Amino acid sequence: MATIDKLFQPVQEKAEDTGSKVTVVGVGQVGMAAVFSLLTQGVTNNIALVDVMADKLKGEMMDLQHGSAFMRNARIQASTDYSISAGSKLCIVTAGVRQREGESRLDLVQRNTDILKHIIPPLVEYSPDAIFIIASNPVDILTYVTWKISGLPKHRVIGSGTNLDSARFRYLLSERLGIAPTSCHGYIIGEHGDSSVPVWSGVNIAGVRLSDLNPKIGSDEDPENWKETHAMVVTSAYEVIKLKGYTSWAIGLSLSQLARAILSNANSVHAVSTYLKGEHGIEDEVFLSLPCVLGSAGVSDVIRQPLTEAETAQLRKSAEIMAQVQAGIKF
Ligand SMILES: NC(=O)C1=CN([C@@H]2O[C@H](COP(=O)(O)OP(=O)(O)OC[C@H]3O[C@@H](n4cnc5c(N)ncnc54)[C@H](O)[C@@H]3O)[C@@H](O)[C@H]2O)C=CC1
Ligand SMILES: CC(=O)C(=O)O
Repeated sequence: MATIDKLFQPVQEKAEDTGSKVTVVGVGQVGMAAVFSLLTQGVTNNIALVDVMADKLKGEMMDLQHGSAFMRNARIQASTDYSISAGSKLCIVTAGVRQREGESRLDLVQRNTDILKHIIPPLVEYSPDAIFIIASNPVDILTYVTWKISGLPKHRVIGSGTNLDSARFRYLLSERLGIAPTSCHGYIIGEHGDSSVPVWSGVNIAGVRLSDLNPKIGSDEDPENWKETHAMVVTSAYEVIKLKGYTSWAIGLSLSQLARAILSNANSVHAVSTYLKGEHGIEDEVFLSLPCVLGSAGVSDVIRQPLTEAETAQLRKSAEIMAQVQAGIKF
């Protein structure tokens, strides 16, 4: 009798489903930072990785598996074949080209659309009930592209959007105010990128709105030049890319936070890219970020955030830019 047969008295087959399987497509800098956050923060212990680079994929899988004794019984699988993703609750797409120095996110649109055409259909085939989070850039447009290609209901297709920009904003506010980022409350909405909109009218510390203390805050007439804080949010990705070649840790943590909200049915509020036609007077079918309630069904609600006229105008401008770019995409 083999050792294994001496050790075990079989009772029944083991269950495969952990209830929280997450597939991450793209094992580059963003994908692996997300996976590391998901596993080490205990958001899931069941990860499937997919990429076209078979050796890199296997290497990343093995490296993570060797760390599984330090994690919570992690199950890590990887394959270039999408069948590995079957039964996922959540699919996170980070595959695609990234900006080189001097390129904007929008410069990537057709190249990454062409990549998504190969990724989204098999993901939907193997996990028809999953929620999709898109991180590949330009994220708002590619979330729209995913919605179109997938045929999924709009509440199940989410872009990582300005959750990251909002985190950068809160960090920069915290540096200027000398308090923790978690105590600085404020949202960046609209495009993840150059036309993002800071909602200065809502920025508050313990409910004290900075716009009540400085009515010109964030405007060109603001004597304290808080506008610079938002400008730094916009330029910060370019700066990190110039310094280290890519951004990874903050987007990885952002994706992990969004995954936790969905997998734990948290109903927590995050600025993510969602279908915006009809909101704030937007007439085009575009995906842009607004604060949304996230749970196991995906986006359940968009928060009706009061915006100033200037903020609404900026958001509509973002929507126009998205619609123009979308009109040029070859599906
Ligand atoms: N939404 C956000 O806030 C952020 C988005 N990004 C975007 O994320 C994307 C990925 O960035 P990085 O990870 O730095 O790039 P990377 O070059 O390190 O990794 C991209 C990965 O995608 C894989 N890939 C390419 N085509 C594929 C296909 N057809 N199927 C499966 N996998 C495929 C590549 O083999 C590679 O492993 C870029 O578009 C980047 O701009 C980056 C940072 C933040
Ligand atoms: C690259 C990118 O989109 C970011 O770090 O914001």
